[in-house]
Amino acid sequence: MFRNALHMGDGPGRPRVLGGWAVDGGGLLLTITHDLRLARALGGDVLVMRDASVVEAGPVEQVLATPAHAYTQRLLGAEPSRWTFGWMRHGTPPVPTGDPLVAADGIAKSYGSSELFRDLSFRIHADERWALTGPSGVGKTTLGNALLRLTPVDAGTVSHAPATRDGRVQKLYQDPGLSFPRRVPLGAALRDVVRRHRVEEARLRTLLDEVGIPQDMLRRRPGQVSGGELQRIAIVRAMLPRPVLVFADEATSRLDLATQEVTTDLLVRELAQTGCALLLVTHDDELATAVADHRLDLRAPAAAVG
Ligand SMILES: Nc1ncnc2c1ncn2[C@@H]1O[C@H](COP(=O)(O)OP(=O)(O)OP(=O)(O)O)[C@@H](O)[C@H]1O
Repeated sequence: MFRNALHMGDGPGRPRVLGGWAVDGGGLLLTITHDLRLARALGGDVLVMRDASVVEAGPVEQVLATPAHAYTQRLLGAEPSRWTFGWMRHGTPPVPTGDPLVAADGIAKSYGSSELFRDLSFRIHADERWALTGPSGVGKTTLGNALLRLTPVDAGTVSHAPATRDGRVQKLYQDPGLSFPRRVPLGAALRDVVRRHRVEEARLRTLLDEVGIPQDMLRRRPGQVSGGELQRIAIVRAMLPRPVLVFADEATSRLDLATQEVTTDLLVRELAQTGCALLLVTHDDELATAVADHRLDLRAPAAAVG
């Protein structure tokens, strides 16, 4: 865990949005975050924590520029801008082949008087990786759900190829705990998917090995494993039916940077093996750049497709 304690008044130009109200009266702002860029922007003092202990503390500029502890160095090395995975394409997307898996034509969505997007058209093909980016509340999840046909659109059409049928479009949630039954052991939840999709048992064992989850952990319930472990188990569950498209809705945003790096690597490696397409919702431009071939940025007044 990463904690940032700071006095907002201790230097010119500090971002004031987050805690200006707290410090204008001489107060203290304590921020708990995984986001090193936020910590840098806020300044002040930083405490780096692991296993309920502070492993390193000091002025944020010093600690994050010249970290002394191996764990702080590991966190800094895990920022997406520093990743060097074999599956990274560095802006060279695959040439689309075949019909699109998802085709959106002129889609629009509003809630009340709030228009989220309008006249959006694009295609998602096999093996492509799309990032939906933009600030909180701009409509990323709504657009992703519209593309999965979980949310109806007000205008336009969303078409799915036959290859997407029979559970071959899977969604990963920000909070995987919400997508597992609370009282059911994880093994029973996974075996249910194995049965329903007629997946061979060996595939379950292989996937669990690949994501580093020991079989005996599956005796536990969702509340008895860590967030990172549960997200890895959710990835296994999503990959079991051999999906053609995975929608990852902020699926790593609650994980620390090191766990985010491992989890994203696992996910994208699995997808790359089978040519499964990815639709990634994220606030994190660095993550989007590292993972995606195409970006749809909803923060622009007319959403930009790239
Ligand atoms: N069912 C709904 N009814 C009314 N308004 C909704 C509904 N679902 C979402 N909204 C609103 O639509 C806007 C977009 O929500 P959405 O969850 O798509 O944004 P987001 O970009 O994914 O946000 P975040 O990054 O915070 O998860 C928000 O203002 C939200 O309050």
